[in-house]
Amino acid sequence: MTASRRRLAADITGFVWRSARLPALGTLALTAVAGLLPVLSAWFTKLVVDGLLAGSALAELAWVIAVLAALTVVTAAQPHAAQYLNTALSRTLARESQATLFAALNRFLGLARFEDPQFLNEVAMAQHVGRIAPAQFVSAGTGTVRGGVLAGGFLTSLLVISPWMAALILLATVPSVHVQLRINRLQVDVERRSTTGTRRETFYGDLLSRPDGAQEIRLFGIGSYLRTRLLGELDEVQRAQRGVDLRNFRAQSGLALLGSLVAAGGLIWVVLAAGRGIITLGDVTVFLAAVAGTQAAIGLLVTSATGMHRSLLLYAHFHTVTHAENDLPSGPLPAGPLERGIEVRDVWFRYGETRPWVLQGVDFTIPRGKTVAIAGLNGSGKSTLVKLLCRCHDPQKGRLTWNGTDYTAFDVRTLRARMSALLQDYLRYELTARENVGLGRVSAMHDTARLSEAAGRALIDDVLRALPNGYDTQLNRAFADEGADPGGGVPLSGGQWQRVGLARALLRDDIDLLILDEPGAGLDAEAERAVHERITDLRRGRTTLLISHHLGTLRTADLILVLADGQIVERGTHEQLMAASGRYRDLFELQAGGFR
Ligand SMILES: Nc1ncnc2c1ncn2[C@@H]1O[C@H](COP(=O)(O)OP(=O)(O)OP(=O)(O)O)[C@@H](O)[C@H]1O
Repeated sequence: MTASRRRLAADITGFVWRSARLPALGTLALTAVAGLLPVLSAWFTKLVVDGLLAGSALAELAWVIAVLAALTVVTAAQPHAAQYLNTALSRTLARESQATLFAALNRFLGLARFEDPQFLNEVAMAQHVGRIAPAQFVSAGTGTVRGGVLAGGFLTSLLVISPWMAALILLATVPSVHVQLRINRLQVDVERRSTTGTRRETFYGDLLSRPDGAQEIRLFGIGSYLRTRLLGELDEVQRAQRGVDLRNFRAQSGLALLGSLVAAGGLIWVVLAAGRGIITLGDVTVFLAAVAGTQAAIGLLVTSATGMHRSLLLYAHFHTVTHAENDLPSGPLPAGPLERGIEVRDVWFRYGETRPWVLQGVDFTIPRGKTVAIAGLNGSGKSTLVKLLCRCHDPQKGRLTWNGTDYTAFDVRTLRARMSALLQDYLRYELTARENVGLGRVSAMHDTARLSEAAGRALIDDVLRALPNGYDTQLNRAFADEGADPGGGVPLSGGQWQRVGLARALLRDDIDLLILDEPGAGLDAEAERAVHERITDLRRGRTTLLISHHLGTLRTADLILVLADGQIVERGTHEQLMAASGRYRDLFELQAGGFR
C-alpha cells in the first residue's frame, strides 16, 4: 500500500467513524458472527453424523441437535439484520458525503476551479463516488472480516484433516488476488476516463428534458440530432466498460477452472481415504464443507479486500475535491466602507498561462459616489473585469485597490459583502418569488416589506404581488405540485426575470459598490426606460459600475470607458467622447441611426 493509499484508508476510515460509527460497528460485529456460523454448523453436523454412525441414543445427541437448530435460526436471520444495518449505514454515509462535498465546494472563494474542465470532472466523479465509495469500503471491509473468519475456520478444519489440501487451496488464491487487483485498477481507470463522456451525456439528457430547451429543439427539429449525440457518448463510455468486463469474465473463468480442479482433486482423495478407513464419514462431511467453504471464503476475502482497494481508488476523487486547496487566498483585513474609491491599476488578466490576454493594462478609478460605465464590443473583456472587481479572480499583473489598500489584503467575504451585482448571467432560481428576491440578503428573506421595496425599485413588485400566492409563488412549473397547490408554479417572462434579478441586487441596499451588467437586457422599451430612470435615481451618490451595449443608458455616467480587445481605447464623459469623434461616437451614432 503506497503512502497516499494509506492516507486515503485513514481518511475514509475517519470519515466513516465520524459519520456512522454505530451502524458501522454493528455491521462489523454481525459480520464476525456470520463468519463463524458455517464453520460451527459444519462441526455440529459432523457430531450428529458420527454420533448416529456410532449408534448414540437420540437423547445423547439432543443438545447437539438443539445447537444446530439454533445455528440455523441465527444463520437465517443474520442476512436480514445485516441488510438493515447496511442500508442504514449507506444512507448516513451518502448524506454525510454530500454534506462534506458541498461544504468543500463552497469553501472555494474564486472561480478558477469551476472554469477548469479537469477539476469539473473530478467534481462529477466525487459527487458520484462520494455516495457509494465509503459504504462500499465498509461493506468490503466487513466482507474481508467475514471472509477472513470463514477462511480461518475452514482452513483450520481442513488442516486437521488434510494439510496439503489446505496448502493447495491457499496457493490457488495467489493468481486470484493478482487478477482482481488488476481488474480493479482497469475499472477505476475506465470510470475516470469516461467522466467527460458521462458529463456530456448528462448535458444532452438535460437539454432534451428541460422545459427551457423544448421550444428551440422542436422548432429547429434537432431532437434526434441531440439524441444521437447522447447515444454516441453513451456508446463510447460503454465500449470502454465492455472491454474491462470481457477481460474480467475471461480471468474469472480461468480462476473458476483452477478452483474446480483443486476441489475435484480433493474429492478423489477424500473418497479414497474414507474407503481405506483413514478418515470417518463425519470427517468426509466436514472435509467437503471445508473445501467448498474455504474456496468460497477465500473468494469472498479476495473480492472484499480488493473491493476495499477499489473503493479507495474511487474515494481518491472525492478526497481530491474535498482536500483541494482554496484557489484564492483571503487576506486578514475586514473591508471597511468605501471612502476613497476603487482603483484598477495596470491590470492584465488571462484565463490560464497558455490563453490569450483578455485584459491588457486596464487602468481606471471608480471614485466613491460616482458612476463609471463601460462600453465595448462582445468579447472585449467587460464581464471579466467584473469578475476581477468582485475578486473572483486575481490579475496576473497589476492590482486592484479598495480605499488604496490592495484587494488581496482583505478577507474576500467582507469585501464581497460590500458589493451587490446584477450579473450578465444572473441566476433564475427555480424557487419562490420570495427566495428569488430574498437570496440577495438571506437575513431579509422573511421581511416582506423589504423585499417589496427592492422589487418596487426594480419595477416588479406589482407583478409578484399579483401572483396566485404572492411572494410565496413558485417561479417555475417544473417543481409545482398541481394537486397541493393549484395554479402554483408561474413561469415569468424573460424581462420579468431580469427585473427579479435586479430586485435581488437592490435588496442589498447597504452596500458600497453596485455593479450592473446589462440591466436593461430583455426589457421592453417602456420598461427599459422606466428601469433606466430608476437606476439613474438610485445611482445618485452611490458608487456604481454600469455595463451596457445600449449606449444611451450610459450617457449620465460620470466616466465612460470604451474597452476594445481588453484595452481602454477611449475614456471621458458622454459629451467629451462625442466631441472626440472616436469609436464611442461611431457606435453611438450607429445605434441612434438604427432607431431613426
Ligand atoms: N471562463 C473563461 N475561460 C476562458 N476564456 C474565457 C472565459 N470567460 C471569458 N473568456 C474569454 O474572455 C474574453 C472576454 O470575455 P468577456 O465575457 O469578459 O467579454 P464581454 O466583453 O463581457 O463580452 P459580452 O459583451 O459578449 O458579454 C472572450 O474572448 C472569452 O472567450
